[in-house]
Amino acid sequence: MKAPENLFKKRLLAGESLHGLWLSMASPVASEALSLVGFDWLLFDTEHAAVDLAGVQPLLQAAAVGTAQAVLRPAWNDKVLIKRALDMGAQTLLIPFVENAEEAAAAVAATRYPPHGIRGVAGATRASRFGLTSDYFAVADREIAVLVQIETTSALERLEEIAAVPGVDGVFIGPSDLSASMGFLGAAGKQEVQDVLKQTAARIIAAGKAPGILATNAADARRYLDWGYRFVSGAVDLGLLLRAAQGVLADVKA
Ligand SMILES: O=C(O)C(=O)C[C@H](O)[C@@H](O)CO
Repeated sequence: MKAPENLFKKRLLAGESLHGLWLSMASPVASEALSLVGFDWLLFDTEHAAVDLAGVQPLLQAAAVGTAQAVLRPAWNDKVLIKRALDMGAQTLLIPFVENAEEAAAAVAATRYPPHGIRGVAGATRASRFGLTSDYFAVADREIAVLVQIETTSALERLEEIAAVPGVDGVFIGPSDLSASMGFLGAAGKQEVQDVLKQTAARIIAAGKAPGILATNAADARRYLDWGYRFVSGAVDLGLLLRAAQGVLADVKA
């Protein structure tokens, strides 16, 4: 049996735009159902969601049923959290709060086996199909995608040096944290923030890496895609549920 190919990485590096959905409910049922909708990727958040790593493996198993590739955000840029996420079979990681090239390089090193990095070696993990694959150790490094998240104005100043780190496949912007860092907490839609988001996409592209971003609705997602962002989350699961529920309540009461 061959180790799984990382289709997210393959398609991103081939220049495709990949449409995603941000999941924070940590529900295996939602994960399975939403993976069948046709999205290219689903983001599983463990930074701000009420889930620890033991709850992540069922989410990945559920997502594998459909078309969507799993992207996992560890709670922090931490070599142990990264190692455990990789062992569970996550091949694409979104690393939060990367401030400089050293932190980006540390994130990449945490995903690579020696001599290229410091990832610990385990034989029978979900990543290697429980040891049944013949080539996992040979291809593991190549099949892992590292997306680094820039969340502050100081990181933005160092964007080019962060993007230049070998092994960084994409640079992701979290509009909430970036707008807060710019002094506009809770106001990512403000023109000053939107102008920066537009310029940032161009800078990431000029640096030779794929830009990604979180949108919470389709109109924002389309605008970001127009600006050049190539892995864009079009909504958040909880937001979708609440908007639909509010709509039903309003319709029923009308
Ligand atoms: O800054 C952001 O935007 C993010 O990092 C996403 C947030 O954590 C949150 O809005 C996800 O639900």
